[in-house]
Amino acid sequence: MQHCRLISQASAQRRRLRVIPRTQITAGISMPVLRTLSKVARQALLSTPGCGCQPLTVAVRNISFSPRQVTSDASFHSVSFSETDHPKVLITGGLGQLGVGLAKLLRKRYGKNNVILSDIRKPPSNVFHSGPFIYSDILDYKNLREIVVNNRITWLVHYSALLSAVGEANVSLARSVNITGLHNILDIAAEHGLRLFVPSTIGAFGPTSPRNPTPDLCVQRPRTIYGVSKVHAELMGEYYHHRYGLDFRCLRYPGIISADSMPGGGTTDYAVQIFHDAIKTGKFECNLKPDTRLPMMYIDDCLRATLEVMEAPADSLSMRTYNINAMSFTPDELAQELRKQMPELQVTYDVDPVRQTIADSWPMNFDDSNARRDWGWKHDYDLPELVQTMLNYFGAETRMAHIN
Ligand SMILES: NC(=O)c1ccc[n+]([C@@H]2O[C@H](COP(=O)([O-])OP(=O)(O)OC[C@H]3O[C@@H](n4cnc5c(N)ncnc54)[C@H](O)[C@@H]3O)[C@@H](O)[C@H]2O)c1
Ligand SMILES: C[C@@H](O)[C@H](N)C(=O)O
Repeated sequence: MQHCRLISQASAQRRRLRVIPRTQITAGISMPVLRTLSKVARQALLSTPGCGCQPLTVAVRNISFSPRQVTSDASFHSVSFSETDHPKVLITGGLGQLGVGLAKLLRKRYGKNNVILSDIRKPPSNVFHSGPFIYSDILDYKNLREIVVNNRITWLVHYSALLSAVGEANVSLARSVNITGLHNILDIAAEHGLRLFVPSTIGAFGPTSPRNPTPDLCVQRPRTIYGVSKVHAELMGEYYHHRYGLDFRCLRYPGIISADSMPGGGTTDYAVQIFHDAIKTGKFECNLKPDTRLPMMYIDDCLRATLEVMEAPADSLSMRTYNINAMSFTPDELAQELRKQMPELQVTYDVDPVRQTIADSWPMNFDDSNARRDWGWKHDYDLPELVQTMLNYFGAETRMAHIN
């Protein structure tokens, strides 16, 4: 307990509050002036391809050079908020493993009504009653745009995706959600001057990438549709940043471990399932080999990293896509750590060839030194703290169930 308290005190100190930079302001500029700016911008862009110069890209993004070929007469009322205002956040795919936790964290910080969760699924009642929820299919571009406009959204966290194992089982749906959906998100974000967060993953690397450790910049030739779509997202986001000035921010998450939400069909899911099965039955059948090493992170670290990179001043970001890491372990090492508190735990192995092939192509250790240097990333949870925290959660849950 003392140890846990020290960790949370240290992390509280680390969570320095940062001032949210002002978004681009174009309100108040008349249409003729905007048109002239557009013309100048077009010429400048044509003569200097890839120029990410801010004043020009604001004009470009909001009128005729919009990525969706919006006509020059279209009038976008770009959202402006002062430094004392909070961002208005939309989270897509918010009912998965990560979205509800992120909404909780952001609502604590920016106010309940400033964070809207969205998904295509029906929310459980506790989620529905905990703050704004809205139906949003990221494949429906007009509906997305309506939500952004009507709610004066300023930040978009794009969580919708099909994960690695589910993606291999349904390639065409994964291609559509992960790639076509991303195109919609990028265009909406660019047109409305949003700050956009899109998570990438250790799965954006492949068998020809250096695996131990994997740096930010290296060969990326993933062999899953999930990985291919995430490399595409990284590159498209960075392209829109340089081309249109989109405030794109991206973290490559490791496998995320959470107690109160279930993973959505990935290769790292075993590291969550083991806790549920261990508590319920004292047994666990693992679908990866015992020595499969993968980077992992406790959900609180992942969500805090997301908040921190979203709040980081733009000039502290030397890149737009960062690896983040906390720990790396194998199923056998996780089982050994659990056995320190549950000596009776029995783990057997029934390897799933699809997941094993994916895991064997992914990083074993992640080099996140750039995130640590640029915006002060630091994880709180190593393997022992992770296991203790998960068991504490399930212990408390069981006690509550007995009381009720
Ligand atoms: N959980 C992890 O271990 C992990 C690791 C690395 C990266 N990520 C990334 O983080 C993001 C969130 O991950 P997660 O674990 O919460 O995913 P998840 O699979 O649990 O949830 C994804 C959500 O997307 C929704 N969705 C699917 N199609 C949609 C559509 N057409 N429109 C709107 N929503 C749709 C689903 O209903 C689901 O609720 C994903 O982009 C994922 O790639 C997650
Ligand atoms: C690693 C991550 O992207 C996800 N948990 C998966 O396994 O697919």
